[in-house]
Amino acid sequence: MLRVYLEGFLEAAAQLQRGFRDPEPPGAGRREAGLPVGWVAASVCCAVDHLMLRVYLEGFLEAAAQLQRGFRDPEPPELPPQPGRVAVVTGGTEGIGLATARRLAALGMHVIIAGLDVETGWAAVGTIRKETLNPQVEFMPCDLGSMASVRRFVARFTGRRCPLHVLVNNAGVMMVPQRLTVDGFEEHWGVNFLGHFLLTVLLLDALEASGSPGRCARVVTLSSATHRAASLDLDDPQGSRGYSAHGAYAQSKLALVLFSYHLQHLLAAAGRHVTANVADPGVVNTDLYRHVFWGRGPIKSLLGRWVFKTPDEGSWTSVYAAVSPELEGQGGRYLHNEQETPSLAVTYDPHLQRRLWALGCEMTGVPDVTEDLLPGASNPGPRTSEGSVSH
Ligand SMILES: NC(=O)c1ccc[n+]([C@@H]2O[C@H](COP(=O)([O-])OP(=O)(O)OC[C@H]3O[C@@H](n4cnc5c(N)ncnc54)[C@H](O)[C@@H]3O)[C@@H](O)[C@H]2O)c1
Repeated sequence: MLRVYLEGFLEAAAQLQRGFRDPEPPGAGRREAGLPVGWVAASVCCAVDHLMLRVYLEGFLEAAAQLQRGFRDPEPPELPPQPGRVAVVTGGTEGIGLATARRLAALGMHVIIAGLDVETGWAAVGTIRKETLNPQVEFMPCDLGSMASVRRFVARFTGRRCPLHVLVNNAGVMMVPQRLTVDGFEEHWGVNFLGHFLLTVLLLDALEASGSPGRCARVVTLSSATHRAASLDLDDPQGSRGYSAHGAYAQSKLALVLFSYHLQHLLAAAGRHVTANVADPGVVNTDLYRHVFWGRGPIKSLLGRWVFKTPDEGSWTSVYAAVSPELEGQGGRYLHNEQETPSLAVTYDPHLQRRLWALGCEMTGVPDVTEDLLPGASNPGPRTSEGSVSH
């Protein structure tokens, strides 16, 4: 009985979500008359914080789907051992990142945790070494909110002449109050997007040198269902005209999907043995919710074990993307529950991907190689994109 009600409830909730996207009937140019759910939803959203509601709706739907998934008692993906392979996991000191580092270490990988806090970082290393009996786990400081720190990390890493087979862009901040990184960027944009953008671009040589035909190196970047609620404002990506913590987080996660797809296009065009995919962990019980009003409160404690994944479950998709043989040579995918899932339609827009990439290069001070690798993509000209993208 519970499952039947849950299915009905999920369908109704999905329709509400669909209403936000303002769907058209097949073959019709105009919407039918009546009182569409989308109109009602949009009106409610105008009256409150539009972005906040959309972000919560996406999270809520995801949590409801997980409750349903919990009934099926899913198993972690079975993956082959990875001896001799090296992974860097950003934010591997806590939450999903720690669980990811632990699983990769358990598969025999040499894991380097790139993180903020030295003490927490080495504590995580100690725990993982003890649990997995793998001594090849280490910590290297890297503050993604500081371009100088990212560059120092890469210089230290490349100075060791160590191969790099997997980069997991996991670290993140969510719904923080409006504040700036040391470089003066809005924190979601600076840490979640620009920090990972620069780190990835600077590590590409190491990844390319370590990938081989039939055994590509891999870049795995974490996004979130909330990317579907986002709008990307390329003219004002840091919200200087009006800040919404919910909008800023969702926008950074949308940017990471576009970034990952464009990276895949560049890698394929250059014939590199490196792939780039996106991992969506679902709704996971971690401290990421520390800035959400109900995040640490009774609702999370009460419902956490039912609707949230554990950090270990939350790591399954990242680890699958990092090492699964099924994904050998496959890039440009949005993975959720270890399966390819469509991301927001606008993420597939190559013009938008190109413009975001150019902005990332400009803001982080790295050369843009798109023109050389994807001729014709360099000057897309004006184009109206689907979704809530502002140009
Ligand atoms: N928890 C969820 O429900 C959920 C849902 C969707 C996506 N995600 C994504 O999963 C990833 C991991 O989140 P989590 O839930 O484990 O959160 P968490 O707060 O437990 O971990 C975040 C990690 O990022 C690190 N970090 C934060 N700022 C940093 C900086 N400036 N430099 C380097 N590291 C920094 C933290 O130290 C921490 O290790 C994030 O990218 C998040 O957006 C999480």
